[in-house]
Amino acid sequence: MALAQVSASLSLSIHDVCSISSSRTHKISRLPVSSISRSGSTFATGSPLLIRRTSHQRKPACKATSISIKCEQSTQEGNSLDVWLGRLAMVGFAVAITVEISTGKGLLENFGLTTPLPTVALAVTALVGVLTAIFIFQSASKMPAPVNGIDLQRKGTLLLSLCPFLGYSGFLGCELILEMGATVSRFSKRFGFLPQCRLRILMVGLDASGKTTILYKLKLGVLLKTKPTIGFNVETIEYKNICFDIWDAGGQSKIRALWKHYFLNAQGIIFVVDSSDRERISEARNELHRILIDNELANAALLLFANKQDLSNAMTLSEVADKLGLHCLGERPWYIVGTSAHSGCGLYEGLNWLSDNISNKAETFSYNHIPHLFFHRNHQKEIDSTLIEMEKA
Ligand SMILES: Nc1nc2c(ncn2[C@@H]2O[C@H](COP(=O)(O)OP(=O)(O)OP(=O)(O)O)[C@@H](O)[C@H]2O)c(=O)[nH]1
Ligand SMILES: [Mg+2]
Repeated sequence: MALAQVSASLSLSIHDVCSISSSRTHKISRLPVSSISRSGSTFATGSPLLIRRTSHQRKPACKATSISIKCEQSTQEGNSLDVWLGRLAMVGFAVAITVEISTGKGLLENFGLTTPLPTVALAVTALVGVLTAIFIFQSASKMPAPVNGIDLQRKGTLLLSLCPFLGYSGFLGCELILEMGATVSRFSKRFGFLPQCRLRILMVGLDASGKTTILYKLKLGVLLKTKPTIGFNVETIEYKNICFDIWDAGGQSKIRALWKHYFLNAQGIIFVVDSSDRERISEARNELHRILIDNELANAALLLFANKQDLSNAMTLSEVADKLGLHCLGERPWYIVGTSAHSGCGLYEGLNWLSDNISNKAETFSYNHIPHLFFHRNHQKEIDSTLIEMEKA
């Protein structure tokens, strides 16, 4: 972005402007145009700023009107270094803009240097704009009343000379603002400020297996006293730069028929088993295999939480895996982890596995929580009537 060029040129231009504002005055006489000598201006455009009488000129006969003009830009009297630095600055700007427009890259970028941080660049651009405005106004307010158009010409020269600075600053600013969104987003994602993607996860299992307790342990980090879920709970859990939208469906036998309405777009399934409930482990197995044959879950990764591992009578992981028939699941990716919703043990290990094993993670996969995006319209009636029946019971 040629930012260095901007800063360098700016300091030079400000120096020039400062020197213009300092008040060195010369008394000159009104002379015929032919009798005044011109010297080069710092800038290529505008009128000559120095008007002085040469030594060999004689005073005219008519009475001279004395006017005061600030004039510093002289190759003879002033600092010639200023003049050359000013020219250099102008050429630098011209080169920077030309390179940027023709190549689509800034000067620094062309030399293999990375673009500076957008905030730094924007701050520098803003500083350029503010300083330029201050110097223009200061210069204009200190100017004497125009005489013979000379001061107007000087003002014009000043403004013309500042145009490239203003133009380039604006150009750079706009470019940076446009780029900033994408850059900030990239930086944020890299450093973990923004979630990279959303995953839709369906959590099912028999009633009282601990699904709702798990959900709120993950979400709030505390152990909540729960009631049997009628319908579903949904919460977004942000972990490792990923938003897990976890849908916890009630597990009572009458509600299980409704699970299928939550399958749409689910990228992962968490099946929760009460490891201490030996009596109902085969029922859990049947429910698990029933949902896995559904086409809508064909690509979903399967995570099993062998929950309540804190209880002394809990089955071991391999026992749960055997009794659930996990080894005959074919090619579907699955993982079993022992958990305790009370202590939180094992829960994040499960989320880690999910994030690593969901293949269709879209970087900007987004949707909202409006249920109709996930339910077929005609299913909503079935859900409503079942839940109303359950509430009445
Ligand atoms: N000891 C122990 N108890 C647990 C654990 N997880 C859940 N519980 C208890 O099990 C009971 C049922 O928990 P819920 O989270 O409501 O179960 P659920 O799976 O949501 O039940 P439904 O909503 O009916 O499907 C509660 O009393 C919990 O405190 C655990 O890891 N260890
Ligand atoms: Mg529940």
